[in-house]
Amino acid sequence: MQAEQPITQELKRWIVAQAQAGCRPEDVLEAMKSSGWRDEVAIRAMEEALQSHLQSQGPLPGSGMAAFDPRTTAPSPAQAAGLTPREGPARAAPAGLLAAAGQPGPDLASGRSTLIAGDREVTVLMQSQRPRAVLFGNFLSSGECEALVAMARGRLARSETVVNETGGSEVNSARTSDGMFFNRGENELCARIEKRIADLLRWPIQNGEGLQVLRYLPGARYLAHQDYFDPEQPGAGTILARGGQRVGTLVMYLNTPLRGGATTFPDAGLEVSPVRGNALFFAYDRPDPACLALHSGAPVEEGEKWVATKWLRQGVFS
Ligand SMILES: O=C(O)CCC(=O)C(=O)O
Ligand SMILES: [Fe+2]
Repeated sequence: MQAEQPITQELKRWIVAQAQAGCRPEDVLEAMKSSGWRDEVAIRAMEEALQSHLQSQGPLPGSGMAAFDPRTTAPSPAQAAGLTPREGPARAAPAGLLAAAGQPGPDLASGRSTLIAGDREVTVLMQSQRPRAVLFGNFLSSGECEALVAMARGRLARSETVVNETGGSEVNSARTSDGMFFNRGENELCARIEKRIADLLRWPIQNGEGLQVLRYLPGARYLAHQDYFDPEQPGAGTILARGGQRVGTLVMYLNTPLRGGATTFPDAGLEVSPVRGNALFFAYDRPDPACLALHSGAPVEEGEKWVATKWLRQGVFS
């Protein structure tokens, strides 16, 4: 006899999140099947999820926008039914269930000041609701910070900003750092950190862009900006085709500048000091200034500032 496969709210939320990210229905179906869902159940789940979403929220964006990696994203029947065991109250949810929640973020329900992020215990130093932000301590070891800096140093180039009109990028006086991108999973260290981020923020590795490393020399800064893409701009289609909108950012501080270089949120009066090994997460569930996620890298006054940034996309980034 075949096991029951109940269509849960978790599964429906996951389906809606994939559709919102622009994934094609046939790819979503394939992903569910490879996670163990029977054909007919997967089809019924999609119909039910999208029907009830349409009735309550209106139309979804056009499909076919995002490439889809069907390997591990769909929750399995056991995960969606909540049957997959969790390993302890402070542990993050299993990776397959992540996208189901619709938004990245740590599990702070236990109220503990320490969380297990995969292979590492991190501390929760501060959190804010608007902007949605959490500051973590001990996210990276000193050795990991030094190794990232050493690997990035020889590959730095003047940072560019995205040109919303075209979807390309250009050098801009608003951003005077030097930077580089690692490919996702490019080396063991990147893969380890990416797994840690996915566990901590309960968001699939595949939805993350490659790590970016930035170096600010004295006087360098990054003027106030949003990390999400302006959907009204003509270039938005090109940018959003690679995984949909950005929904969260993790800024990891790789050193402690002697003076200056805070990450500031001017609309919220919030200022985060860069301290080596700490990581600042902030999220924006829609591309709207009302999320108060406008932020800047204040000028470095003395010494250098090094950060690694991970941007999280709504869907699979490829
Ligand atoms: O350097 C910082 O503090 C912020 C970096 C940042 O905003 C970004 O990389 O998008
Ligand atoms: Fe930013």
